[in-house]
Amino acid sequence: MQKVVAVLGGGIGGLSACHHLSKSPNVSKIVLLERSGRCGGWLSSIRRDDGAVFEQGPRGVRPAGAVGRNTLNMVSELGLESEILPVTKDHVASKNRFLYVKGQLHKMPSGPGGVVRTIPPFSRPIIQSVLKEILIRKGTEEDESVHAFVSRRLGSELANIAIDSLCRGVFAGDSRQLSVRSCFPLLYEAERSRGSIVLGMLMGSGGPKVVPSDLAKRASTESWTQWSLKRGMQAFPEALEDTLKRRERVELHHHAKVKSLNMNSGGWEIKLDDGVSLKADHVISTLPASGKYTHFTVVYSNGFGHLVPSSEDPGLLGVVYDSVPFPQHNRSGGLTTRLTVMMGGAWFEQTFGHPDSVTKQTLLDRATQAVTSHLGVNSQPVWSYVGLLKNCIPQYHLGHWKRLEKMRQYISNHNLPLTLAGASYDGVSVNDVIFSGRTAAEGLIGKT
Ligand SMILES: Cc1cc2nc3c(=O)[nH]c(=O)nc-3n(C[C@H](O)[C@H](O)[C@H](O)COP(=O)(O)OP(=O)(O)OC[C@H]3O[C@@H](n4cnc5c(N)ncnc54)[C@H](O)[C@@H]3O)c2cc1C
Ligand SMILES: C=Cc1c2[nH]c(c1C)Cc1[nH]c(c(CCC(=O)O)c1C)Cc1[nH]c(c(C)c1CCC(=O)O)Cc1[nH]c(c(C)c1C=C)C2
Repeated sequence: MQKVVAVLGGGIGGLSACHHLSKSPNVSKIVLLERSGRCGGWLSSIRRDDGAVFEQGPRGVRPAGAVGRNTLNMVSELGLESEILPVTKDHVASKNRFLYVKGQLHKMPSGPGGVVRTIPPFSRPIIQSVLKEILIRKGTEEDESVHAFVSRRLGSELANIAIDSLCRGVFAGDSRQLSVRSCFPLLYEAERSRGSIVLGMLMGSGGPKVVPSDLAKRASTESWTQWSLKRGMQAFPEALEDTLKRRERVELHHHAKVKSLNMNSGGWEIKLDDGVSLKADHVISTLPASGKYTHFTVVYSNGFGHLVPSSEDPGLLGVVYDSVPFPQHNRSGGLTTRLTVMMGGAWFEQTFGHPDSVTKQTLLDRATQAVTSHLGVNSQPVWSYVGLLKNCIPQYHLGHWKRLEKMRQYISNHNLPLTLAGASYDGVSVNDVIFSGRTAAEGLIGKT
């Protein structure tokens, strides 16, 4: 039987679900409901008249793994190949990542040489912790904080500096509260199945299979570490939206804020904020779920960037050197340095107070001060923009997996025609979210 499917939320997760649904003849109508005046959610790029592009959300996507290939396959389907800006393994942005510890920048160890020698800020070679890890007994907890897991298996120094910073650089979150099972499922599974992270990584894991497109094969042959698009990441949802608009069975609604969902004998009744109500046989929700999120501030003013462990400065997460991986996003003519200072995250309120009461000037001053003290840059920015991103990255705290299991069990026990997708559930990266949209669609229509 043909179905009417409503997709709630027009972020990259909702668009991905629509894209896959629109391939099936068994769906008679797809209705996308987006609260704001544009689709794309956090994929949002500021395009200035002088040609410069500044990302508000993600600035690069990783091509690796099944989910990375899946995204590149979609890029190909949308005809965006000529727009791709790849960054390869030998680029300085891939080789040079830094940690800011005790007032100094330290290059993160990389390659075999980087792990066998003692490289500050670490007090011993990383290989020592890695070799010992193989002998550490398996944990027995159903879940554990990322910090506790890494301290137990690799020692407290790697947990306090490297993993603390990594969690800030991916989740803007606190490794002492984030769940290892949900944030780093591969590490958790490696310990469970092989008894060791190192052995698990060496032996590899199953995971989903995705047949690579020519573009995904190119990414692998040319050893890309990340990619963006010439007109910024926002060009991706724009292309998806344009393609969907051309499909007869797809209806895209902007300024359509979903207020309530009710199930009755005729299916779902979806009420919007403006009083309009719609009917659907199935709902895929990619709306941000209620729960823990971080508030985040980005201030724009050789290498990828640097991260700051929470022990050094809790409210200052890191600085991205945007003009290094993507000089194509610089303004036309003249040299430019584009930087993004990332602040707040799980430490926002303790550092700046309530997000509604902090002034943009306070945030700009704090960011400028960090650029001066960390990088020795004394000149004032030519242009700056302060973005306060409220509730932007969902925080998968301890027990996240159990809450998810309960929700999905409830949906299944009550035969609710409802699927949950998007960043609130099974991974926050662009790749994970796109894959979750695909999985949600395929759960309804079968493999596409
Ligand atoms: C600053 C920042 C940097 C990031 N950097 C990276 C990176 O470098 N690499 C990477 O892979 N990932 C990165 N991410 C993560 C990634 O961008 C997001 O997790 C992903 O874009 C989330 O997509 P989504 O569709 O799940 O949610 P969203 O983008 O939040 O989309 C949800 C949509 O639902 C709409 N909506 C909300 N409520 C309603 C309602 N009631 N009715 C109708 N519509 C509603 C919203 O307007 C929004 O458009 C970053 C995120 C941020 C914030
Ligand atoms: C300082 C804060 C943040 C920076 N980027 C993000 C935050 C919160 C958001 C983000 N960055 C990455 C992802 C996930 C991508 C994925 O899993 O595919 C998200 C949601 C990528 C990333 N950024 C850093 C690392 C180590 C990763 C993991 C993947 C990879 O190795 O590329 C480090 C990093 N992030 C930021 C800086 C300044 C920095 C390090 C030098 C900014």
